[in-house]
Amino acid sequence: MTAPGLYLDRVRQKQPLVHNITNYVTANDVANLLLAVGARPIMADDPAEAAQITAGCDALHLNLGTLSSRTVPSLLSAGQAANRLGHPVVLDPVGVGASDFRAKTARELLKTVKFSAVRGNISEIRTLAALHSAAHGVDADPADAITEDRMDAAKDLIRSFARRTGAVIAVTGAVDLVADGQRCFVVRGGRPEMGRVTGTGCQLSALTAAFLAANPDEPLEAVTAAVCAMDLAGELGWDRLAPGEGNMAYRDRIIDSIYHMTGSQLEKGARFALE
Ligand SMILES: Nc1ncnc2c1ncn2[C@@H]1O[C@H](COP(=O)(O)OP(=O)(O)O)[C@@H](O)[C@H]1O
Ligand SMILES: Cc1ncsc1CCOP(=O)(O)O
Ligand SMILES: [Mg+2]
Repeated sequence: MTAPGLYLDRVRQKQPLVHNITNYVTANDVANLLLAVGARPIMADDPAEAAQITAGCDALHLNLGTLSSRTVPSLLSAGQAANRLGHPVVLDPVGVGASDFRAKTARELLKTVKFSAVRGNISEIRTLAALHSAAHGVDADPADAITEDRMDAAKDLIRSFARRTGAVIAVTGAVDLVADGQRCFVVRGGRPEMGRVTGTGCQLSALTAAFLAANPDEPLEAVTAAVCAMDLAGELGWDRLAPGEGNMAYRDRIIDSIYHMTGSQLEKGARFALE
């Protein structure tokens, strides 16, 4: 990748409209993060309108965070409509290992919708790739963590999952891996404290959809640039916290850091390598 800043600048120029079928925990933060990057959010999850809403948008983010039987038809119809129109579609398989319902829905989505990218933590991606994970909630299980000695195995896993699905796969955590079937970017950045703010993963998935809409010809680079931007926002936001502030102020500082981030700042602050 030559210039992650350029991918951010293109988001600001295009101002993509991103349709989110997402969870009620973090929906407002996802909307504000999209506004911060210069994109435009819309949340709409009723089966009566999901496909039509998507048709008027530039990208679609499907998030399983508070999955309900009512919205499964919406996920499917919006995903298929976006495919017909050639819009990028991002899957965030929140807590996919926590219930059979989530796992079954995620598998049905992967079978019937062509995703441009799948973004999740390592436990979620392991579950989707049909490996074992002990995670029962929405956060990664520490036992799944990608340590240096497990890096090669993790890269092989996501590359083969990428080949199988045709999607760019982004696994985030202390180290982030972003791969298509051949290449894998390793992104080092962010802050461990980002795990204490609910919604940083959901925000990154929506940001990924915006970056893909603005950079349709280079999906691997677009997703990597989105990951770099979120990581850098986590670092800048942390530096901007005042003494005594906690995770809610940190949430706001992360979103504000995206709001103020320039292409050249991302260019300087992004830490990624093709490994
Ligand atoms: N231990 C960590 N160190 C640095 N950055 C982290 C850490 N954990 C998460 N992040 C960052 O937080 C953001 C959300 O990722 P993650 O916590 O993996 O998603 P999720 O909330 O879906 O589990 C990403 O930008 C990721 O790189
Ligand atoms: C806590 C919680 N429960 C269902 S969705 C959700 C938010 C998950 O957000 P993220 O994966 O971005 O931390
Ligand atoms: Mg998540």
